[in-house]
Amino acid sequence: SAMSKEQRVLQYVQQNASRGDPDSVLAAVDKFGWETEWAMNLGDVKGAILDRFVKETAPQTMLELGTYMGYSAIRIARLLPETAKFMTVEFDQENAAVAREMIEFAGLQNRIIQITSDTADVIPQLKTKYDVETLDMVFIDHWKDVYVRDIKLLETNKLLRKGTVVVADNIIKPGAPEYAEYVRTCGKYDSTFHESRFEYSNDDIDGLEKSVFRG
Ligand SMILES: O=c1[nH]cnc2c(O)cc(-c3ccc(F)cc3)c(-c3ccc(F)cc3)c12
Ligand SMILES: [Mg+2]
Repeated sequence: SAMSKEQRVLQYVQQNASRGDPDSVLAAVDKFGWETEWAMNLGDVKGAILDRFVKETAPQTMLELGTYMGYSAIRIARLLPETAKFMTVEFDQENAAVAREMIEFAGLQNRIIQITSDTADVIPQLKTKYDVETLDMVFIDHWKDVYVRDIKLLETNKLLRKGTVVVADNIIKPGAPEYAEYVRTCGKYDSTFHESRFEYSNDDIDGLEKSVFRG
């Protein structure tokens, strides 16, 4: 059967990037996104903002909700020390399979714990099954309608501590208004909006919300 868009991106990476070189993998995905086929990767413009947050936070324990094809997982893992524990969760089996190959091509499979499951099932298991105490940083980029559900699950499962940094994509496009409202008004976070551009677009606005848990 014909290749999916995600498989076409993976093939482009395998044929145009250098194995074991994460930056060349990111550059190939971004080139494909700008020049050939749009895809919902975080992308280079918002990616640079996330890079800054990851460098500033230097997390030892990191969680990503929404792996998709692995672009932001590679983006994050390339900045983490070998000793860091980084889990990424993807619900869609086909996307997870593409991500696994993309992450392997980048040579980061030893730095990323890839979980294929519903985040609502994984979050309550992080302490017991994945030996997590608390999270230093979280990146939310899966489905806007469950952002609030999942950040509340992180709270009730005692996975956040004073200073945990929670970053969320797509605050403007497609928008996560209930999430933005929650983190900005619930009193548990110091939250800031970082305006940027939608992935692989010169015109559309989007942005990341950065919310620091007050503990
Ligand atoms: O779902 C997403 N998860 C994680 N990141 C996303 C992203 O960065 C962008 C989009 C997006 C796609 C097309 C568009 F016109 C506007 C926004 C989506 C998304 C939203 C609703 C959809 F129905 C399907 C995709 C996601
Ligand atoms: Mg996104």
